[in-house]
Amino acid sequence: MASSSLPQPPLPSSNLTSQQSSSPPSQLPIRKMPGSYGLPLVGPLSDRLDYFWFQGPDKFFKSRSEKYKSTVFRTNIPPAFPFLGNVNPNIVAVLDVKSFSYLFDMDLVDKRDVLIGDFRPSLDFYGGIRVGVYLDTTEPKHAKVKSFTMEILKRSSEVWLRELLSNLDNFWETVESDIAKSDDGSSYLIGLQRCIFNFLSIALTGANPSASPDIAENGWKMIDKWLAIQVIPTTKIGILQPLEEIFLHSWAYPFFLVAGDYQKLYNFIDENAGDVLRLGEKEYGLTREETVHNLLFVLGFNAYGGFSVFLPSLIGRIAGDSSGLQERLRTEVRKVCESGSGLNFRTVNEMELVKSVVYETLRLNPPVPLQYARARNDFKISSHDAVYEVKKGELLCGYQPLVMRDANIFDDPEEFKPDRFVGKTGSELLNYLFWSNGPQTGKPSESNKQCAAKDMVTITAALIIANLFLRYDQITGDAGSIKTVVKAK
Ligand code: HEM
Repeated sequence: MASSSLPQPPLPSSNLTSQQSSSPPSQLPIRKMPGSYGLPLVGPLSDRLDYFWFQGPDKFFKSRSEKYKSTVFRTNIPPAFPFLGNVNPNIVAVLDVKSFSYLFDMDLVDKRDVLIGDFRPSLDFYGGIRVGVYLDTTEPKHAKVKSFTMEILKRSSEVWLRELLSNLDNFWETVESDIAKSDDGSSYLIGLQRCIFNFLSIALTGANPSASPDIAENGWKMIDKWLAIQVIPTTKIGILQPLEEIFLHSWAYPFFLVAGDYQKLYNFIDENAGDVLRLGEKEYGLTREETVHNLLFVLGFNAYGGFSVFLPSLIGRIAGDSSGLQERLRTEVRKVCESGSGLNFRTVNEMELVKSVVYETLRLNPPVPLQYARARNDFKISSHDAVYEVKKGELLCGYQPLVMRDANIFDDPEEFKPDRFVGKTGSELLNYLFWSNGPQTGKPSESNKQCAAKDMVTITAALIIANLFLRYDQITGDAGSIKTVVKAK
């Protein structure tokens, strides 16, 4: 079994050194790092076309890894030439669990401005402020913003549950009424985004969208546009090549296209998030502007963006299953809720299978597929079978969808195994579940860059599944639509 020969679990970054993260590099052969950046301009352009057009991200990384017989190698990643000439596309790809975990070692790597690679959208998108996610742990403001965010999450837990469940009620009612009207079922993505936006806005910031008819109706759309305009140069859309290459991946889109919407969102938070704003200013020493822009980033990019990608894959995985998983989930959920006090954080935590399904979905569909970090100094990085030298300033890039299919760690890595994370052996595998930019057993803190909501995200997803099986006996559908629902008898 793969997990019997696991390397030592990577520890949360502050405790981790490259030597501790795995077997000592000295036991492994030192290899010259394979790969190349190619000729100037031509190399980055050809890699860009492979990444977005001829191969797509999965094949891009997989084919190079096979060619170089290594999970660590040098290559380019878009955006690049011609109009993004100020962006350096050179990266060191890290594609196995062991080399990827160096991204969490804050002694070795710097996370300044590398959220989506060497390309950082204009600061105009955030009111001219480098918000927390772009700050390295050596920058004092990172600690302030991170602890402010974790405090909001802690304070919100009661509201979180109430708002989640009431917004889910609205969501499922809309799905049911769509199904009643159309034989094609319900295309639920818009309803889901509305639900996520409403719930997160109240839970994280205290600002209730119903205070502003425009935000209640269009807030989620405004955030979609703000997000899309920022990340277009790095995102494969897969609609129509070569038009996508020419018009979407060749230059950065300017902020003014969404400036009006961003101002409306800013005003909405500024006018309606009083308690949370006071907390940021009084307890964490942030200015009001910094507090609002950081809140908007956490709400819009981290939370709304993350859940908008993750939840359709979770709902689709369950709705599309015909292996009997729904019946097993339903039995577990109802057994726990009937013997406990209904659905809440404590009871959902007892649902082993539900939680394992959440983890397994995050393993196979990590919502944030790419993670970056820059070498603070020269150091040696280990894969499972060799050691390579990384130079100061090089940008490491981990592609999670391949890393989370590392056959040295996960048995039958391509297969969706609902019970993978159940029991003692299963829970040990949480050491290697990295969707949150750290192990699932790690602890987000001021001194690392792990997702502040690592636990809240998984527990929220588990609550959504549990709520579904209290409401329905069965559902059918996929990641974009629900075809049928059978109400609980
Ligand atoms: C499914 C939902 C989510 C996913 C997939 C997700 C994923 C991530 C990832 C991968 C990172 C690390 C980015 C990097 O530096 O490379 C991150 C950071 C972060 N996330 Fe999440 N996240 C989610 C939800 C949330 C929520 C609900 C919050 C609300 C508080 C949140 C707050 C943050 C913050 C503040 C950071 C920056 C941490 C730091 O600067 O140290 N995330 N998230």
